[in-house]
Parts: sequence; C-alpha cells; structure tokens
Amino acid sequence: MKITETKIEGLFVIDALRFQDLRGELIKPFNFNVYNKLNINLDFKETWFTKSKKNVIRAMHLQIGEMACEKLVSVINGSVLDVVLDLRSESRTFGEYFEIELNDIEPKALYIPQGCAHGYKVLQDNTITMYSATKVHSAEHDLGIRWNSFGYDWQVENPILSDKDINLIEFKDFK
Ligand SMILES: Cc1cn([C@H]2C[C@H](O)[C@@H](COP(=O)(O)OP(=O)(O)O[C@H]3O[C@@H](C)C(=O)[C@@H](O)[C@H]3O)O2)c(=O)[nH]c1=O
Repeated sequence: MKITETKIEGLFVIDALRFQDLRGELIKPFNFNVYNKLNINLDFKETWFTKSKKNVIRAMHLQIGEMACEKLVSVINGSVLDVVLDLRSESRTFGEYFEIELNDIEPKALYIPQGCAHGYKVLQDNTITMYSATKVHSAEHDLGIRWNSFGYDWQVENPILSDKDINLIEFKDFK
C-alpha cells in the first residue's frame, strides 16, 4: 500500500492492495495497520456507497461542528474526478483544492481530513463510490459549498445535480 501525501495537510492518497489470480481480483483499500502509521483518526462509524450516472456532480460536502469527520473514499466501479476543497481557515492551503481521478482500474483510497469539503464528477455510467466516515450522518451538521463557486473548472456542460447542491452557498459567502 503506497501512501502519498498531498499539498493539503492531512489529505492522503493510498494505493489499494491488489491480489490478482485466474478468478479475478481481491482489492483492499483499507488496512488498519498501514493507515495507523499516519497517526490519523481511523474510528470509522459508517460505511455507504452511491451509484451514479455519467455527468453527475455530487459536491462540495462536509459535516461541521461536533459532527465534523474524516472520510475515506474509493471508487469500486467506474470512475470519478474527485475534488477536495480546504475550508480550514487556519490552513496554509485554505481555499485551495486538490483533484484526482479515482477509478476501478488503479484502485485508490482518498483519506479526507475534517474541515475539507468533498465532491466529484462522475466519468462513467454505473459508477459506485464507497465511503467510510468517522461520524454518523447528521443532516443538521451538513454544510456544502456550491460546486461552481470556488474556481474549479469541472469541464462539463449541464451536469446532473441534486436540488440541494444547486442551492448551496457560494465559497465567497463561507465563513
Ligand atoms: C450522505 C448521507 C445521506 N443520507 C440521505 C440524505 C438524503 O435523503 C439522501 C441523499 O443525500 P445527499 O443528497 O446528501 O447525498 P450525496 O449528495 O451523495 O452526499 C454525499 O456527497 C459526497 C460528495 C460526500 O462527500 C458524502 O459525504 C455525502 O455528502 O441520503 C443518509 O441517510 N446518510 C448519509 O450518510
């Protein structure tokens, strides 16, 4: 499992472990012993996955306050362009974003620290994105930044968005 630090403190890219044989493949995106060397919160409370069509954008989401949490994200079928936006006011990369393609060809996990918003554009139909989070979901603590308000070029016309995501606040109004 190769772990790569990014320019955003606490945001890591981890190459999944892979075991191929004549039947297919076994892919492991998370291993406690490997991740634990990073001295990060691994106390995951929920795992879920989404299925999405091509050109869906789900973005840019985080939980705040007492329900702020870390997330581990992998794509287990298809591909996405994944984006993380640093919203930590004290961070030297506040307002900056990191992008990476996540797919099922070169499986990776993205470990996202608290205080960073997360989103992605789906590149293929039937894409399945899997998450674990260190807090359970709490609608009252959900915060989002509008997908097209922080300077990132998603390179898509007419993405498919939820009503919730269309009406999120803009980055300039984030305090
Ligand atoms: C995220 C989430 C949603 N829900 C419910 C709320 C709602 O009725 C329905 C769909 O929720 P959303 O529209 O918020 O789903 P979605 O837009 O897919 O939200 C996700 O986006 C990506 C980018 C993330 O990073 C995730 O953490 C999560 O915020 O599922 C849960 O019950 N538990 C959960 O953990």
